[in-house]
Amino acid sequence: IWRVQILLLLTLFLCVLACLFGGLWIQGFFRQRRPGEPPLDKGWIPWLGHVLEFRRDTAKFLQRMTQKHGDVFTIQLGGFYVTFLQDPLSFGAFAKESREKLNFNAFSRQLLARVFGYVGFTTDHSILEATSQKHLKGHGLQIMTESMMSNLQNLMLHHLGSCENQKSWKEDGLFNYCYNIVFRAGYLALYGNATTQTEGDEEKARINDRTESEILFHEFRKYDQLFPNLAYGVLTPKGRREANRLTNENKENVSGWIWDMYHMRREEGMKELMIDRYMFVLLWASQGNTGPSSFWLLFYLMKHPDAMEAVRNEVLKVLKESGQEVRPGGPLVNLTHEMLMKTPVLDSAVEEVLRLVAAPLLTRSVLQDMTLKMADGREFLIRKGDRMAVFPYIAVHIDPEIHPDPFTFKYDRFLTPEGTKKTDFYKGGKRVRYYTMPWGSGVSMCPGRFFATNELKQFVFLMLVYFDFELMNPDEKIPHIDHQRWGFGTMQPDREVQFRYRLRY
Ligand code: HEM
Repeated sequence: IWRVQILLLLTLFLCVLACLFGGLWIQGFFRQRRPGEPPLDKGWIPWLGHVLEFRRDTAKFLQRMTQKHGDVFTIQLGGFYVTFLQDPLSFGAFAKESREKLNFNAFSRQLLARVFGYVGFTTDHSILEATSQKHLKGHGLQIMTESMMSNLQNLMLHHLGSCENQKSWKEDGLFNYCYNIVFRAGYLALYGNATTQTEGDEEKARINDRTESEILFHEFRKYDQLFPNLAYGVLTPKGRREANRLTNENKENVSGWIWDMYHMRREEGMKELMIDRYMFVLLWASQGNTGPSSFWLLFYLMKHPDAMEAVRNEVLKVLKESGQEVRPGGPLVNLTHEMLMKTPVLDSAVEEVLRLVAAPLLTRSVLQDMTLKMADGREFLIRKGDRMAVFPYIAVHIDPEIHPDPFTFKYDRFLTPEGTKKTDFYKGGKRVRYYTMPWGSGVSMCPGRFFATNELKQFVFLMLVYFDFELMNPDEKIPHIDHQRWGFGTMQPDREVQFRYRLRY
């Protein structure tokens, strides 16, 4: 009998060993670099690989890896093997590769399911593309921009001329102020205003918009602060409950962009709860970056009086040319879509700010074994099942060869001597086509980029025209970037900056 027992135990032991071995095999534990593949760095923790260091400070970690391995390398990150491409001259190979090989949807579906609990249709991305084409470009963009302006006016100028105003200085945190205004105006422009039942109700509706958007902003910020942890799947259960509660908020009176996306899903039979979750995805994608960007824009302008002066002069010139004038008791001035096309200096300042603070991590799933062809002729084999990623912030945004003195804000960096948009940037004597990538690139390139740029410009315009504003401490140091957020778009500062503002009229 004991022989049978030993045999059984041995069989059991072998089975456990086989399962363990199989499991480790599947997780890529025994993976070795094959000839023709990029350098492989698995890190010393099984399965997790380098994920902890990567999460702690993505930029610093990738800089270290680039120094160690060169501009292409594969690292293990939380069960995935990710090949990073850090040569900007070869970015075309990433951005333009076919969807059959490098696929964004597969990656984004996984992310949306984990972070937002959203499980969508396979047609989701084509719906997004079609709707964005219609509403975030051309005539649709014009309508959205007009709506943004009237919402900004409601939020920023409702005290104008009232005795409440008294033109006294108000002190606030600059980050909070900018994020609050731009978030709320953007939200109202996309998700619609309160309805007016009868004539004369307009003022009530405007008050309603102000109050409700304020509540939403505070709820949104709770989620926003949770986000980096959500994306990497390490959120506490309490945090997840809170996030779910917020994604279930109901919205009414939506804009064309949101309306179409909502109704197409309804027509396809998607459950209401799931649509609500998608509506929250769109809220996050559309409002999570523009507010923080507006903070940096205003902050850098305040720190660089020459830039502020140049932008102010341009704004006043455009205003004058449009035949508008700011005067006490006069009609509100408006920065129309047409006027927005005539501001190369402000455009350059916006691009420069995004170069400094937008740091997305662009990721694709590798659906087929493929060869990565570099600009200098090198070739690398990439395995099916892996991921590929590009982190343009260190590869281009702060490369001193492409952008000399990269940590200094130069408002005219993207201007030619003739005052038009500059697009010529070089590395090693070769022209760099992807000289900044705040909006990502290729299939997943931000569909809201034109609207976002308009929002930023409109906000700065109203600040310059209607307000005096200054930093409480003129020697204020530039805040550090909050390292937790690398990879998600616009970075947030690690601390608040105090400023004061007052209405001029
Ligand atoms: C300064 C502001 C903004 C920045 C820096 C920004 C940046 C980005 C980036 C880098 C991506 C691509 C992510 C990737 O490839 O994985 C993205 C995607 C996206 N953005 Fe923006 N964005 C901004 C504002 C907006 C606005 C205002 C909207 C909508 C009106 C918007 C809607 C979206 C959507 C829907 C996606 C997902 C695209 C897809 O799945 O293909 N964004 N954004």
